[in-house]
Amino acid sequence: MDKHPEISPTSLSFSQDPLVEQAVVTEKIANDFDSAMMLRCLELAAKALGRTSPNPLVGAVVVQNGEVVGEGFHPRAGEPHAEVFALKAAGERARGSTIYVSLEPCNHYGRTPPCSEALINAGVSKVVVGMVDPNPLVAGGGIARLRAAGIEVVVGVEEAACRRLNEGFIHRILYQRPLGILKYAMTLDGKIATTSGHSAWVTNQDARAEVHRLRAACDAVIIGGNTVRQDNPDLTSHNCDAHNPLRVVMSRSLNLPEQARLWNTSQAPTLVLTEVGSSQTFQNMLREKGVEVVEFRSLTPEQVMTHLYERGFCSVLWECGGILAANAIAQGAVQKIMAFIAPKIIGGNHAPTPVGDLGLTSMTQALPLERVSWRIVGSDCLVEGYLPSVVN
Ligand SMILES: Nc1c(N[C@@H]2O[C@H](COP(=O)(O)O)[C@@H](O)[C@H]2O)[nH]c(=O)[nH]c1=O
Ligand SMILES: [Zn+2]
Repeated sequence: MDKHPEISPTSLSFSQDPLVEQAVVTEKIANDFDSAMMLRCLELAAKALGRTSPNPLVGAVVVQNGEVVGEGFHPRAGEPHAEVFALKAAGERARGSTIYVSLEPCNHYGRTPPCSEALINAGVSKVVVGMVDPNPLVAGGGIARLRAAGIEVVVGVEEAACRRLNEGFIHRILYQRPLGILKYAMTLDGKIATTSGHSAWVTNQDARAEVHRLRAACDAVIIGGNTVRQDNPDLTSHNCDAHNPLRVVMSRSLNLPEQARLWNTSQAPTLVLTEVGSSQTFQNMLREKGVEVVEFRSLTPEQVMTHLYERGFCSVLWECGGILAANAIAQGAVQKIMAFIAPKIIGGNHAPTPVGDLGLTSMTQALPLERVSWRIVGSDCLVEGYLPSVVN
């Protein structure tokens, strides 16, 4: 494996996270080598993108005398944790090594035994942790257990990047709901389609590829009946190696086409959420095609997020039209906005916009986004931000 030169400490970084403070962090010296190893952990973790929920994405790297001797990542819930794979790959060379892990090693018996014990038994000398595990079953306990065993522990290396990769998991743990991401594509004059409803394509190919990657990272994609009727989308990640999210359609009436791309479940599963009293004949037709149908007494974005939480989901992508998007925002089902803006003008007083009526009457009531960033994707611009009061 690659030989990495040891580099002396060059930077100090201190976490803002109260959990990190609680976790008896006494010293935190990160250097370029530590950063490089942690970024490698994240690269490994991302190999399981979209497949680990309700568990986090975690990567681990074992380094002995500046040389990587073992790597691992958590492939899916129920399987061993990243540390276990990395220790196994390192074998006897784990003794006296430094292990880098993007998330604090666990200290509890869950579906698998505690990684803290596995690290102690393997004779590891030092553990470099990306972020404290917000899971109350761990929350600093893994770090404390390792320190009690005389192992040096450094916490918070590339912490922001570690948190970003697991923002869905963190949100799920803190709020008992999946992170809701509202993604839309609009023209520079704020339209998502022409007045006649034509929307293919607002954005360029690069932006569409970005959306496919985003789907691969999410557990579910939600649309309403209108989007099925108008766009007939297939909502997959368009990459046979990548994960496909569960495709969710919210439709009270089940006034949906008999033929739709989403009813073909050979590539990805589809879930139709409806209300008690909708057509049993249509429900049976969907079930025969392999589509799962669940009836709610009252079908709302909030109920849907509760249902998806109970299914173990961490991240849910809202790819719906403006009316459902406004409902989802109003009911707290959206925390993050991803707006692709194409530099073109379509006009039209009645051309649809990304978010319908929120009932706001004054500019002072506008929902301000926090932690806003933007980047160019092909010829479009992607603006991202979070609705207030989301910790992540
Ligand atoms: N290191 C690490 C995790 N660490 C912690 O363990 C919890 C899941 O435990 P279990 O039910 O035993 O799989 C998870 O919520 C997280 O808090 N989990 C993971 O799935 N993978 C890993 O690599
Ligand atoms: Zn573990």
